[in-house]
Amino acid sequence: MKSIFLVGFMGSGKSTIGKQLAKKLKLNYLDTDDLIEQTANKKIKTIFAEDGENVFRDLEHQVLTSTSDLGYVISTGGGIVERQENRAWLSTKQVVYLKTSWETINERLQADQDRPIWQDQSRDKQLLLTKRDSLYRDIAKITIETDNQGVDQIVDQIYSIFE
Ligand SMILES: Nc1ncnc2c1ncn2[C@@H]1O[C@H](COP(=O)(O)OP(=O)(O)O)[C@@H](O)[C@H]1O
Ligand SMILES: O=C(O)C1=C[C@@H](OP(=O)(O)O)[C@@H](O)[C@H](O)C1
Ligand SMILES: [Mg+2]
Repeated sequence: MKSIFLVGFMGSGKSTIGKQLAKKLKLNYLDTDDLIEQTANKKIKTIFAEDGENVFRDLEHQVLTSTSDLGYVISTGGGIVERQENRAWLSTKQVVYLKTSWETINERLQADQDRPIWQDQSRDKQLLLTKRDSLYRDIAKITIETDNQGVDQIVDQIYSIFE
């Protein structure tokens, strides 16, 4: 089966859903954030703090374009659409957008300590969601609304499209 790439904002559930979906579809699982941490041998927040966002984005591009188009569920990071090269690359793939409202994202990420962009008080995250929403929609073949839906329900919904 062609690989499924999950995109969406921070807190949309890409990593949580991706893992369970891969299990259910009997596919391999990858998360670009995990691959970046393995490649750099550092946590994401340390890469941002020590090297900056641009270095993180370079690594993100490198690991994304090294993934296989067959046999995987691949969870991406919310900022994967920041680079035009990534959007062009993903637009030829089987991309599922997990669409989530600003209110829901706030609830889910209330206690988050690990997402440097979420923690950055100088950035307008609501505006970022609005901007990225149209980029996710441009590259996605399928959009799934995740508000008011549990993880199992969302996994079942995507599973029923691809089984
Ligand atoms: N459908 C859902 N309903 C409730 N909580 C969810 C749902 N999807 C994800 N979460 C929770 O939201 C947080 C962020 O999920 P995560 O999978 O890390 O998102 P992402 O990888 O898109 O940033 C986690 O605490 C996760 O348990
Ligand atoms: O939105 C972003 O720019 C980011 C999202 C994160 O992934 P999640 O979407 O899995 O939180 C991670 O890649 C990094 O902190 C940057
Ligand atoms: Mg994630």
